[in-house]
Amino acid sequence: MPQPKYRKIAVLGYRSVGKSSLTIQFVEGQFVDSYDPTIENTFNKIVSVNGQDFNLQLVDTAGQDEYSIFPQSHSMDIHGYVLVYSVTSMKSFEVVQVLHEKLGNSEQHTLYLLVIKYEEGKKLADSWKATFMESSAKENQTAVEVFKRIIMEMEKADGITPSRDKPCRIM
Ligand SMILES: Nc1nc2c(ncn2[C@@H]2O[C@H](COP(=O)(O)OP(=O)(O)OP(=O)(O)O)[C@@H](O)[C@H]2O)c(=O)[nH]1
Repeated sequence: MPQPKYRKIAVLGYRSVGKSSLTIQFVEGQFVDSYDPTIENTFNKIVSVNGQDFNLQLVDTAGQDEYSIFPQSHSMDIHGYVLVYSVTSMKSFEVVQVLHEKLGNSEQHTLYLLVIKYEEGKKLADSWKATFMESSAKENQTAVEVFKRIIMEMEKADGITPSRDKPCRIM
């Protein structure tokens, strides 16, 4: 069995869009109904994808708006980003676009749009050459699929950029 690969993933987005709920659904398999604003939480989980174990470190970040200063720590040592917006919030859809700009625009980066109007989200993801996924933090399966998919996309990007100096990005 090969050694587990360490991968660090940051979950970013506007306030109250479900970043913590999605992360906790993936890590603990439960849906958190209450709302407790996050400052920053880190979770660890080992997950197996295509026979390879991954030692994941997930950084559940504080909600940001278009005026937030993008923390330097969110652009260092990160292998992938999950950018989250809510289907019920146009504002949160705008904020992921601002975050995408702040993260840069390399074609190596993979962006996932979560929980939004399908056609609009798909169109934006396509324009970023990103994979589009819909997910609900109420469903364990779709939450797990999001994180497994980002792992696979990071693996693909690793094949292209072995130095890993160009991280994948998830939205
Ligand atoms: N119906 C539904 N509610 C959700 C979903 N995800 C999160 N929520 C609810 O939305 C609220 C906010 O969720 P959080 O996960 O705390 O949001 P957050 O993005 O981490 O919030 P900040 O820490 O402020 O950035 C909570 O009451 C959740 O129960 C979802 O997929 N479906």
